[in-house]
Amino acid sequence: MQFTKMQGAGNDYVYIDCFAQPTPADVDKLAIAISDRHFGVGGDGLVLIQPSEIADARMRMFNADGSESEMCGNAIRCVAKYLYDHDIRRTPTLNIETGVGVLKLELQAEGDRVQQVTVNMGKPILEAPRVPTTILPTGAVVDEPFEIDGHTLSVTCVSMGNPHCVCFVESATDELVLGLGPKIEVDPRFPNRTNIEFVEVIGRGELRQRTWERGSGETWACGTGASAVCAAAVLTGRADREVLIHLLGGDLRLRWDETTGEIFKTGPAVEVFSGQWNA
Ligand SMILES: N[C@@H](CCC[C@H](N)C(=O)O)C(=O)O
Repeated sequence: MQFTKMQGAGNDYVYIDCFAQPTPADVDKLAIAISDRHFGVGGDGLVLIQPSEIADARMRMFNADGSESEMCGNAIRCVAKYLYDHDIRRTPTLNIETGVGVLKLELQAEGDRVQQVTVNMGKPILEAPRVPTTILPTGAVVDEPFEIDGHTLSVTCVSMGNPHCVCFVESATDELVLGLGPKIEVDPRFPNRTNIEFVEVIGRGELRQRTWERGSGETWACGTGASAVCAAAVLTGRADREVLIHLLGGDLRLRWDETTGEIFKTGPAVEVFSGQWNA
């Protein structure tokens, strides 16, 4: 089976081109094996690039623990780059089917290679049961106190199709990210588990984010997470609608459009290497 390793702001996945070969069997088990950084290719998970009947392509993404997520904000930029650079769909705008519906993307190419991609990430979902979280029975969870392990965090919960718990903190330390992240991920107040963002505010247009991802642990960037952070920062009055977010592996630009309510995310997409998986 041929694969391609790609990364967006350091959020790295192994991509399988299912236009050129059949969709592999037992994808959950394959995701665990191929993501292993010692015994596999290594990555935050596995992404399938498949033909679609309603869009230019379909993306399915699996975390490193084999669980499937509804959406991945960094992977979808890489899928767009792959479709363009490999001549599957060489157009400056693309529609990609995901677990949250068909999303629209705009590609910025230099020469014959895509460098940056803007994704219309859709509207954030704030209603607690739809995130889902049980922190409140109805309404939006915005800067609500959240007790865990002797800490009181202030959390804002946002779904971008997948669940996010955004915590604004003075300093996104290892104690918070690596200590509390895995505990919040499986806390029963999040019935589908959750992704967690720890965010420092640098200014009204600039934030720093570290993410503990559901199913993959700490990653160097999370695009749905950055979108959730943008919404949370605006809702809590900490930032304006356009923000630059610094992540461990690079920067993402976010804009929450006041008129449409949609969030637009711009960032890099990079192909790293290709190979053949024999296991
Ligand atoms: N890194 C991703 C999100 C991947 C899925 C997530 N771990 C989940 O289970 O929802 C991104 O860039 O959005």
